[in-house]
Amino acid sequence: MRDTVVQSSVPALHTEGLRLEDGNHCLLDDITLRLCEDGITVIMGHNGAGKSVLLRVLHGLIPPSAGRITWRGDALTPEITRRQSLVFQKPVLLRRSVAANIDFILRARGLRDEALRWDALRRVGLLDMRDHPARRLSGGEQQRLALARALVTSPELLMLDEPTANLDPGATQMIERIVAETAVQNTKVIFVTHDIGQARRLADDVVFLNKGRLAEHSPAAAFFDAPRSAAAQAYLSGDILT
Ligand SMILES: Nc1ncnc2c1ncn2[C@@H]1O[C@H](COP(=O)(O)OP(=O)(O)OP(=O)(O)O)[C@@H](O)[C@H]1O
Repeated sequence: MRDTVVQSSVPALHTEGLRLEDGNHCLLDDITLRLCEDGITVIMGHNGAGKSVLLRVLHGLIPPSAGRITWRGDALTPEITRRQSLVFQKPVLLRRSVAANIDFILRARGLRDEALRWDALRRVGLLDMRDHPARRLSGGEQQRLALARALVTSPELLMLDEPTANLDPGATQMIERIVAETAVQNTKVIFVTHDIGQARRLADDVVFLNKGRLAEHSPAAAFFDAPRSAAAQAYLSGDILT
């Protein structure tokens, strides 16, 4: 756990007053975050708190109604988001082979190094399945392929939305190991999870959302030992929020 993760004066990802409205409904309200360059930021919060929509906004998939996002000091652009990856909870794979799913993203990024493709598949244990139709893989295998596809371009920022929600302990452990390795190789990681044990294993810092608002952002040890917000206290003790 790095002490600088929350206080860093030069945030890699900076959001200011981020707001997202859908009709009369406010999905994100005044989210101001400073995430440092290093480590794994875990986002937690009750169902419907806005974790997934926040990732989509951070990746430029949904334009915010108000507020600003900067990455390494620059306002978010398609050029910047191309250097970032988002892994969804339910992987969206092409109706092609495992290898072709990786090739597609390599071509889209103008990368022609064949070795990258095999390295990525080897890393997630899918090299032997390279010719299998991607959509016939099991849920866990599909998630590992989605992770390989996200990693093959060496993103500056990797965001994962509950990537192990439906996986068995072995597959979960593999994904946690790869994510932890990735975070020490110059990739900032933002990881959404409901699994408190997993958050304890992975997090350097924790962002806790409550009803679309930032309830707290704390170093992981402080968050798990003594959460400051009533919402996080209730969440960690398994209470239902009303
Ligand atoms: N594309 C969208 N357009 C409009 N509203 C949306 C959209 N996606 C999600 N929402 C709404 O935004 C709110 C937050 O949803 P979100 O999926 O971000 O929650 P979450 O914190 O990820 O929850 P969970 O833990 O259940 O996955 C919900 O009320 C949801 O219905």
